[in-house]
Formats: sequence, C-alpha cells, structure tokens
Amino acid sequence: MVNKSRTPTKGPETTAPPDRGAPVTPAVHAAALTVVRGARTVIDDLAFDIPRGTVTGLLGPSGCGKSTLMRAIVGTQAKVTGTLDVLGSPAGSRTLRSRVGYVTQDPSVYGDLTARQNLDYYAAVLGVPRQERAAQVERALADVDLTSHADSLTDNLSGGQRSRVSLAVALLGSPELLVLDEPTVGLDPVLRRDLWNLFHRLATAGGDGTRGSGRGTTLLISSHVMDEADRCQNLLLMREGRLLADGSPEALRTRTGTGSIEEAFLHLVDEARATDPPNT
Ligand SMILES: Nc1ncnc2c1ncn2[C@@H]1O[C@H](COP(=O)(O)OP(=O)(O)OP(=O)(O)O)[C@@H](O)[C@H]1O
Repeated sequence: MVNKSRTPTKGPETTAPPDRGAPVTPAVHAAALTVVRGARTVIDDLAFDIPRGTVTGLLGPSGCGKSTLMRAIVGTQAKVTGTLDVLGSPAGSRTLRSRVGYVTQDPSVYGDLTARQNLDYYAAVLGVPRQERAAQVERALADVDLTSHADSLTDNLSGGQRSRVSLAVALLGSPELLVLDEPTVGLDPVLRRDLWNLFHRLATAGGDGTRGSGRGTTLLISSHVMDEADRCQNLLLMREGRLLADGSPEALRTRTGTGSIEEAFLHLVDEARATDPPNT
C-alpha cells in the first residue's frame, strides 16, 4: 500500500541490481524518519541503514515504537515523513509487494483451512505461478517445520504453530526482506532456537554470493527481550520513539564498556538522559 500522506525524499544513489560485486543499496535506508499517531510523535527523527543479507534485531521496551516502525517499512503506516527506502524504492511502492514479507504479532491465517490450504490460498493471491505453487508451499512448510501438521485445521494448531503458519505464508515467493514482529514471543526455548536457526539460514547467501539456495534474505526481527540480541548480527536499539544506537552486539557492548546488551541499553538510556534538554 502506498502511503499518500508521506513525501519521500531521494534515497542513496546506488540502484544497481544485486549482481555479484556490484554496489547495492541497503535493504532499508531511513533518514529524518518521523511518524505521528493521533496527536503523538511515536517515531522521532530516526536515521539508520539495514545492510542486506543480515539478521537485524529491532529491540526496545513495549510501546517504544517497534511495530510502528515495521508498519512504516512495509508501507501500511499513515503519517510517515522523511526518507524511508526499502530495497532501493520508497517504502510502500507497489513494486515492493512481492519482495517484502511481513508477519504481524497476530497470526493472520484462516482457522477453517488447513495449514497447506492456507499456504495454497496465499500463494495464489501472491501470484506465485501455478506450476511453482506446490513446491513453494512444501518448502515453506518444511522451513517452519510444519510438514507433519500440514493437513491439520489451523484452528486445531497451538498458538506457536499458528504463528509458524503465518511465517510460512511470509516465506512464499522468497521475499528479499522479511519483517517479523515479535516472532518468538510465547514460544518454548527449543522452538525459539529452531526459528533463530531458520532466520540465519534464510539470511545466508548462496555459494555464488547471490540469493540462491541460501537466499540471502534480509530479516528485521523485533523483540522486547534483550537476551535475543546476541542472536542478531546487527541491532537497532529503540526507546520512546528514538533510536538509541545501532550496530553489532559486540560493537555496542564495546562502545558502552558493558558485558551484555541489557547493560548497554541501560547505559545508552542514561547517556541519552544526560544529553537531553530538560522537560523532553
Ligand atoms: N492509534 C494510536 N494513536 C496514538 N498513539 C498510538 C496509537 N497506536 C499506538 N500508539 C502509541 O504509539 C507508541 C508505539 O506503539 P507500537 O505498537 O509501535 O510500540 P511497540 O514498541 O511495538 O510495542 P509492543 O512491543 O508492545 O508491541 C505507543 O506508545 C502507543 O501507545
């Protein structure tokens, strides 16, 4: 969906296709990005890049604006201003529809269809060519480890299994960017580990450096649980609509002289408070 209220400005100049060795734009490029909801500015002047083929964690406390930022990136959020480019095009561009997968916090699948039927349906809606549909559906089911439940009615699956059907839907068509809003919330430790392993498999590029069998997908994954940070290659740390810092977990720990991302986060909060003008 194209957001009519925003006025995208020009992004970075590099628009070459993702050929081996050619310069590529970041998966997401944001500058002076602001979002207003109701009377409140809930995203305030963000600037960051998300490199392609990485697993990037969007971390911050509940209510800090993670879902709003994700909605802006996938083009479903109103009142977005500033620059927000996704895979080299303004967020929400029609051409991005099949290139970006998005899973919200509420699984959006039909309870009266089986997992496989849901996937068949969404594959058709997404325009996956008929002759490729069955193979893509099977691959997506296998990716999320649901092959053995493929013919169960979705209403009869557990909450975690239903979330994985939603994730499988987002994997159809092999999107270049996957935006996942708290995908591991409420899952048991084994499933969480398996999902993180899947995320890293998806992000790994094929042997020729392109999005081949290893896909080279970029993943943006939100969580309010700081202990998921070390599973990410890159982090965006948010608080109260602002970006506290971004970089690798190791770089953030080193920069703040702390031993964990939770401590780094607290250090950055104190640092921000010390530099904020009073009454903000
Ligand atoms: N329709 C609205 N009008 C005004 N403010 C809103 C509206 N919807 C959400 N907000 C506010 O926007 C802020 C960001 O919400 P958002 O859902 O993006 O946070 P979040 O970090 O994803 O939280 P959570 O982890 O709990 O999902 C919150 O403070 C919320 O209260």
